[in-house]
Amino acid sequence: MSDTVTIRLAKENMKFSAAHFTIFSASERERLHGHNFRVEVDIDARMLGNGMCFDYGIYKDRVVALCRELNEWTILPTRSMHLRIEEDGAHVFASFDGTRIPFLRSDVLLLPIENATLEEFAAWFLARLGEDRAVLHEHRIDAIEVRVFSGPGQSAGRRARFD
Ligand SMILES: Nc1nc2c(c(=O)[nH]1)N=C([C@H](O)[C@H](O)COP(=O)(O)OP(=O)(O)OP(=O)(O)O)CN2
Repeated sequence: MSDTVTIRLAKENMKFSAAHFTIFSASERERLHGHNFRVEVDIDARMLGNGMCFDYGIYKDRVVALCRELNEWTILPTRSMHLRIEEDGAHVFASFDGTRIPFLRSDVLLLPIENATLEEFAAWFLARLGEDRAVLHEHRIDAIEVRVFSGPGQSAGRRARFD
């Protein structure tokens, strides 16, 4: 029998509510709207004896904490090729296709992603979960896949292997 296992974490509290708009091109975007996003994480790891792999409780807490970081914000991408972000005191201005869109700085979360999409949110979670390679090695974790849902039946997943 293989000595690897996939732990799936898809707890009810792995969720965040946020506003966003997807940018499709230099001239097409959605209006600002929101979702109750959900997050699921699959972690491939090696069995450590004693009939178990690493204690997945560590990652339950970590995923919920990351969800809290994104909760109740308007999320703007700072790496978009079509959106220019300017911070000006109490405001953030997002310039798109000749229009300067104002936001309150206190309502905005600027994320280092290319677009406020499911696939980029999934990549953000994956980067945060995979940032400490020593911990991944300690827990004998070989791969992580993060799937972000904007609603039932609609999600994007990103996967990384850690050799
Ligand atoms: N590749 C991607 N394409 C699209 C994304 C995305 O993240 N990646 N996102 C959107 C929209 O933001 C999103 O689909 C808007 O939600 P919408 O589906 O319109 O509304 P609901 O979630 O309520 O779903 P319904 O089908 O309307 O019930 C588009 N493309």
